[in-house]
Amino acid sequence: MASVRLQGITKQFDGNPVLKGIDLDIADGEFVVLVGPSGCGKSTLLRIVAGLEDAGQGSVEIGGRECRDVEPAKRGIAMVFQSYALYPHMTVAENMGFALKLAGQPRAEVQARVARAAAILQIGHLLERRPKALSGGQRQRVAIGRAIVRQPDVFLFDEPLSNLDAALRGQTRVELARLHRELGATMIYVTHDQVEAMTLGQRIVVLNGGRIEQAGTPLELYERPVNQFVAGFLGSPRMNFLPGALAGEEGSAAHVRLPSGAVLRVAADVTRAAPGAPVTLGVRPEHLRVHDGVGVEGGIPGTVVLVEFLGDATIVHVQADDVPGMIAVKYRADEAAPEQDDRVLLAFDHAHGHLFDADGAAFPRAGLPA
Ligand SMILES: Nc1ncnc2c1ncn2[C@@H]1O[C@H](COP(=O)(O)OP(=O)(O)OP(=O)(O)O)[C@@H](O)[C@H]1O
Repeated sequence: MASVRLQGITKQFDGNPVLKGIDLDIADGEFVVLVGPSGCGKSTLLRIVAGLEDAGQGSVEIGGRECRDVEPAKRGIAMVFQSYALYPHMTVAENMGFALKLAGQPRAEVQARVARAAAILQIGHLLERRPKALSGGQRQRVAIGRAIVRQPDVFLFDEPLSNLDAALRGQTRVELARLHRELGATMIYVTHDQVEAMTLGQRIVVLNGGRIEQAGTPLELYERPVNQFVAGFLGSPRMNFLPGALAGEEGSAAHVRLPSGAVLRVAADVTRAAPGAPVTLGVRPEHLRVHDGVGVEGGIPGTVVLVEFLGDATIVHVQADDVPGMIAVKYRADEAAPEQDDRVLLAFDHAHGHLFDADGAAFPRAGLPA
């Protein structure tokens, strides 16, 4: 197994910068997920680690060894792609053992490793089938098995589950987490699915426009996003953002005035900002609740325009007075939710509010351990 160290990685395609200086240390045995919007450079970064793409500048170290001049096959990595890329004329066993056979491994060793990987992935009964006789999920397991038999130091996954339906994606996600525990291997996993990122990653790296916005545990990113981009990227429905202005401080809480005139308390340290500075208030849908008594100061007044019942949760969409866009409020299925056309006043515990400056940088959240 091996650590991976990326330093100052840049990449341009046809003069367009795609990666703008990536520094990232991945520990031996760590499961790191790279997430970000389409086109932010996730796959390019993974392909640079694999050696399938040259970095413009910077260095890639795998297991302490600089890999710039090391060809992909000698880097100790195995990559699993979104398209399974199985050989159609070979059986499952032949597909899984092919790389070992090419490398001149003895037949018995190849068979033993294929059998072991098939047992881990529970595909032992499929070994003699050809890919066309397999379901999408089974093909993806064969592709993962092909990586396992090579006993790489580092596994690289490029959106491996995106061709599977929702149920199978959930199941395969659980299997991947188990696989990581069993093999203890270093894994780097690219996805744009935030549920995969939150559930699989020991650490999540959020990329945007070729830069790292933030890297941290799922909880750190969720509770302490460093900026508005990360805050809005993780969470479903996403965090609500409301424009406002600083209207003073009281102890460890900031006061924010909304366009409606309401003044809300948020646990944030705003000592670096000037009074009256424009800010954006962020509150997650699960932290908002409706309070009775329209007209009460300190709430967000609005009207319910849509109620979505999702089975395990209910999402209430509120048009806030004087605020463009809709505010989402998330209720558990066993809670009573307001109904369409209700006039409501939304409130939240001030400890759950986030505050961002005009550039989108988060103010430190007061009351949370540093
Ligand atoms: N071989 C190439 N030639 C030219 N441009 C490329 C090449 N590969 C990638 N790009 C461009 O680089 C940018 C980053 O691509 P990349 O595939 O790394 O993004 P991504 O974050 O993985 O996106 P997605 O989630 O859509 O797969 C995109 O604008 C893409 O069009």
